[in-house]
Amino acid sequence: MDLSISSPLCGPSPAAPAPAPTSTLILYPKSQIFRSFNPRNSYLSNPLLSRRYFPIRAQVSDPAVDDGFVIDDVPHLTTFLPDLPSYPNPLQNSQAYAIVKQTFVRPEDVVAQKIVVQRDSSRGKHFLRAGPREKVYFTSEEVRACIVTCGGLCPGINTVIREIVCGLNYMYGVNDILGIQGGYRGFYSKNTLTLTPKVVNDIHKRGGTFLLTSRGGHDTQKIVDNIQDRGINQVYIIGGDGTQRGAARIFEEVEKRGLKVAVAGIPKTIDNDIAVIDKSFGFDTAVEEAQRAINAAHVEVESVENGIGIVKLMGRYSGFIAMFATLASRDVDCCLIPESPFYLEGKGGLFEFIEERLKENGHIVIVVAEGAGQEYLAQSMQGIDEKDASGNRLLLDVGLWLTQNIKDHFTKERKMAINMKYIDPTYMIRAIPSNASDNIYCTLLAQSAVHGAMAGYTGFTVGPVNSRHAYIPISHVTETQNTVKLTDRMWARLLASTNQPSFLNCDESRGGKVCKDTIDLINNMKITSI
Ligand SMILES: Nc1ncnc2c1ncn2[C@@H]1O[C@H](COP(=O)(O)OP(=O)(O)O)[C@@H](O)[C@H]1O
Ligand SMILES: O=P(O)(O)OC[C@H]1O[C@](O)(COP(=O)(O)O)[C@@H](O)[C@@H]1O
Ligand SMILES: [Mg+2]
Repeated sequence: MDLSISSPLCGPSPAAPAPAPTSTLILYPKSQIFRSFNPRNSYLSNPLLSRRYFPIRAQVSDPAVDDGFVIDDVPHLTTFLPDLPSYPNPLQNSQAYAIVKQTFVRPEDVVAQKIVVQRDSSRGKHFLRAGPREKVYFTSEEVRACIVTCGGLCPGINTVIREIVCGLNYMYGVNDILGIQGGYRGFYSKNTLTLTPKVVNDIHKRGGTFLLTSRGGHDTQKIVDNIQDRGINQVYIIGGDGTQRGAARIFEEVEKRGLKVAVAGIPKTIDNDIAVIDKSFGFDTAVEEAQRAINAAHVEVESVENGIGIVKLMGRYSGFIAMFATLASRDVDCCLIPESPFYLEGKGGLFEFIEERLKENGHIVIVVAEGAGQEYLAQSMQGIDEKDASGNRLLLDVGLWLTQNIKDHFTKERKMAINMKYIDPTYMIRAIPSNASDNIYCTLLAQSAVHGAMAGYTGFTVGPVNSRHAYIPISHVTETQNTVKLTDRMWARLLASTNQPSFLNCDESRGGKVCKDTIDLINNMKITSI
């Protein structure tokens, strides 16, 4: 007799999703796997290793060894400059590394993209493990490096700048490092700054970017002309998804011209929207800072009758800050993010939920990501389609819109007196210095980038994958955007913690279209996610 009872979490479940395809490699087209594959890096010359480390799906006919092991290799300068000389890594004489068990990362060390596996699952995609290599492709005297920061601010940018400068100087004896001012356009429109450990010594204690930043102004030809004219041979580019796309263009042009220039991207984004990596630097600091705004909203609304607090947080297309700030706080009743469309009126809508909470607790706190409900807003506000200098769509103010709609609903329709408190801490959460753990994270990113460039890798981005730092081809991180997956457990944890509506219960008269879009979105995710 089966005595098992089903978990209350199961509930009446929707139709089971179609089983995921058994071969995950379908998602990794061969062209992508081979695009940057470089035999020199991948030990093809060693017959014992070659079967294992070559993208074997295409190469090995024996199905017994076809375990789906794939390396997403990053480009190397020797891919287009095969005769480049290499040198012993000066770190081998470094006092700091004197008693380290394994100073240099073994070339066969890779980081698995998929960490939760099944006994019979394909081994999947792997990235090169970041860290110092035995051989470098630059002498200390030869290096002329530059650093540029682009896009919006984020806590920790100055720490990354500082640690690139100090890493290059202390670990590799590099003395020639230039700061490009004001983003990409600074390459061709501004004088450079000379960066030394002394110049950058204190900058990690400040928010913002010591080098200034900008949006727009990416002109690949002019930038690479300038790199060439100034004799720069290592380019460190700190920025978000737009910046990384720009870095990919620079790398392609450098490769086309056959220049000995290593291009390294360091992913920066407050929105945590960069794919592949675990988390972007400064994100934790921003979530922590957001707590202050949420606390203030909670204190305010708790102290009045029918208090409604709204806190608007950053998050253009990805609601990670709002989601994590909500989960961390426990004072938030409802979190609205761009990935999960919501509606106001009727059963299962926001107004109904607010009224319930006011009856129950006398107050409510709502956290809304700036990109939430944009489609809905555009419908009712005759949305204007403006873009910033980088081509990012300018968002309509969901916070003000929400505030006004809630006020109108309760005072005019429901004839209820409410106390509305709207807090918009937008720039405050990103214009601060990074916290201690982000500082450490920034240091690792900077040092990994330096080791990678010195080792001759190029066209790569650094970042943690399952907590291990890896080199990822730039093109790989720009292909998709990291967004909150409504079908993942994290969003379920949030719903379980706030007990807010999921906004899936809809009909045509109550924003049914928005709701249908969500269901389509979720169904789509179920099919594509593994
Ligand atoms: N597709 C692209 N190709 C080349 N450069 C780009 C591209 N998208 C954005 N950029 C450049 O990258 C820089 C930063 O982009 P932006 O979207 O503002 O910030 P972020 O990098 O933080 O996402 C800008 O100078 C912009 O011109
Ligand atoms: O007003 P700005 O400086 O253009 O920045 C606003 C945008 O920058 C961000 O903070 C981060 O965006 P990026 O990572 O693309 O720079 C977004 O959350 C926000 O919409
Ligand atoms: Mg961006």
